[in-house]
Amino acid sequence: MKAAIIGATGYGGAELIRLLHYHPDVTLQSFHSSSQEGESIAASYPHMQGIAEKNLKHIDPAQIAKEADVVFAAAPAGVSAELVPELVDNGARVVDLSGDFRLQDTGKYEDWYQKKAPDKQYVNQAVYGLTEWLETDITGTQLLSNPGCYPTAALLALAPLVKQNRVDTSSIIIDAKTGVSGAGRKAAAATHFTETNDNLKIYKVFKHQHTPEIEAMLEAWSGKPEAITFSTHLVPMTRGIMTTIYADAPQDMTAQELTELYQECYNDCYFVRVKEQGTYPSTKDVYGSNFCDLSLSYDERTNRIMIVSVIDNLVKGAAGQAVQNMNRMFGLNETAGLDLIPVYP
Ligand SMILES: NC(=O)C1=CN([C@@H]2O[C@H](COP(=O)(O)OP(=O)(O)OC[C@H]3O[C@@H](n4cnc5c(N)ncnc54)[C@H](OP(=O)(O)O)[C@@H]3O)[C@@H](O)[C@H]2O)C=CC1
Ligand SMILES: CC(=O)N[C@@H](CCC(=O)OP(=O)(O)O)C(=O)O
Repeated sequence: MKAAIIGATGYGGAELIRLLHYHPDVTLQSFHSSSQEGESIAASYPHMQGIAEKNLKHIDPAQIAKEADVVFAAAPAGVSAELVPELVDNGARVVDLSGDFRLQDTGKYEDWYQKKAPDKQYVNQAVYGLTEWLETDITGTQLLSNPGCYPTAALLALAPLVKQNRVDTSSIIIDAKTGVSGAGRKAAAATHFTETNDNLKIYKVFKHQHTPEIEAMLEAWSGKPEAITFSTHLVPMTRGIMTTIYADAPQDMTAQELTELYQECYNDCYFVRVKEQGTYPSTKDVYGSNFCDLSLSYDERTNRIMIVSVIDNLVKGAAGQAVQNMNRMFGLNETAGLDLIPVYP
């Protein structure tokens, strides 16, 4: 199967190259760039020299659709909105990593992303791909919208409780932290070394564009609209997301009971690992891998549940989940190309 990558020079694109290089059923067909056409990918990423070296090509959606069986779009929000419809119209099967097709409510997209929404026809066509909780068979899907990094960590942590009505959804607080690669490769003052090193920053307070994405899924699962409290912090590390989630329990429970509920729910999900009660995940446990590690606690004094989840933002939060979704779309083994032991230390 031949794969093309648009936005190959970005961090998400580079991670797709790394994962697909090891995929038993995929050949890397072409890498595309809007700014470095004709240059080798190794000029941007010397670590790929002699392994996955290819010259970057122009972005011609019709040509890409003709040559590749699957196209990964790893371009910024707003750019995908323009490119993806042309790919789809030319018959390509697309996995889009941006936020452009995640929100069925295009008014909310425009409010939170401060960009013009893509054509509604394509938004309607897109399937939201939180892989473990897909409600449809995606073997025939043409346009797959890959979830955001924070929503992946938060929703995998909340799904079992919300779906089984075991939590007061109006009380949910998601306290999230990310490594700096979450902001992509482009230079910006906020992610400059001197701004992030030896520092911890809260950002996009009550304005984070992933808020409506998380709320939409919680509403779909619980049947009622609910506003969450969601805070995001930048941590001086390269990869990783940790979400610490607090919510009120409608009735008394125990941490052991919660842990067993999650172990049962995720029993068949290779990439979600529920930790033994009393043990907690850290971002290094999943570094460079497609795993999401979770732990459950219950505070009897406050009647509050605490869930901790960790992912690698570039893998389960982006390229890894995109490959996992591709595997499902093409009827391949779900773990193909992704069965990687996390990099440690
Ligand atoms: N980083 C992360 O942890 C996550 C990222 N995402 C999403 O994945 C996508 C890629 O993110 P990431 O790789 O981090 O970002 P980067 O900024 O690292 O890379 C984005 C790439 O998009 C390309 N690009 C920029 N403008 C255009 C354009 N007008 N037309 C075509 N291509 C363009 C650029 O390549 P070139 O100049 O060569 O064309 C650039 O390398 C984004 O939508 C992001 O929101 C989602 C989840 C997590
Ligand atoms: C550190 C940092 O800036 N992280 C980004 C992650 C979001 C992202 O990658 O974009 P999508 O909206 O396409 O998912 C942020 O918080 O906006």
